[in-house]
Amino acid sequence: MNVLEVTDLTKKFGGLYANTNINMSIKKNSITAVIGPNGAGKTTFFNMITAVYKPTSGDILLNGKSLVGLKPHQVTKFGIARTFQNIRLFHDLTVLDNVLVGMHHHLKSNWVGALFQMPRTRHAEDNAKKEAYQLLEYVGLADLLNESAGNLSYGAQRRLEIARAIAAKPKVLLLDEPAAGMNPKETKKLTDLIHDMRSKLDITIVLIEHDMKLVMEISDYIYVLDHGEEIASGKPDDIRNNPRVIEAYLGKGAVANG
Ligand SMILES: Nc1ncnc2c1ncn2[C@@H]1O[C@H](COP(=O)(O)OP(=O)(O)OP(=O)(O)O)[C@@H](O)[C@H]1O
Repeated sequence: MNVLEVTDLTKKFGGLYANTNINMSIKKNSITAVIGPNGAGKTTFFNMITAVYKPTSGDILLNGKSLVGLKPHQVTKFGIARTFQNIRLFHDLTVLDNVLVGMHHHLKSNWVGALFQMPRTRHAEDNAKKEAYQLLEYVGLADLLNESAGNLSYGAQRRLEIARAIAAKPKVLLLDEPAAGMNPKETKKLTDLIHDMRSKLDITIVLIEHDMKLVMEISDYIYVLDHGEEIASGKPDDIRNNPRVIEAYLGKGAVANG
């Protein structure tokens, strides 16, 4: 079953086609990579899925329902969460509070309750804190819950972004360059976490990534973009040996020259 279906998705910025007629069918519970050289249109693609940009044309279906025309917070409510290429955390807030921010979509308290510290509100808050703590344990950051997010190492900040994203209980998680800036040990931990989220949390994962070792190791399926167009798609072994993909990454002549 396809959880996410993208048909003829196009985004034009003035005269530039950042995405041209992109088609993707993403299976439930799969790990899919979207790769391509710099400027290929990968982040634009994520920005359309999450309603940061409105598509020029085409459709995006989550479990059969169109997301086009929704606001970003509505897309989150529908079940899509993401992390960003440039980490976006509240640096002055604690690690725990950063996760609580990610939970606000499904917290039941209201402002009247919060103002008068009503028991039901307090109860909801206590539960949220418990859940946030469990999520931090899950990503390996429970020891740092009271630390300011800005003081964390790069790898830990990326894991905190993931914890915040999964706090929204998404069906689909979009990871934009999750391994960027990580050392090999951190990348290994990330690989394990991605596998675990798919199996234990029943999440479908789509990632943009430049680390080809990680992409080839982790992906069930790969889509390759170049200059806004989809130039190939397939399983890792098909993509690894695809002449068009090699050419897009290494330039013309790379295939002929070996
Ligand atoms: N808001 C915008 N306005 C105008 N052009 C844009 C905008 N966002 C992206 N672009 C252009 O669209 C093209 C695709 O950019 P995009 O950021 O999607 O590529 P990318 O594959 O994510 O690149 P990278 O791997 O470097 O992050 C680029 O030519 C970029 O300059």
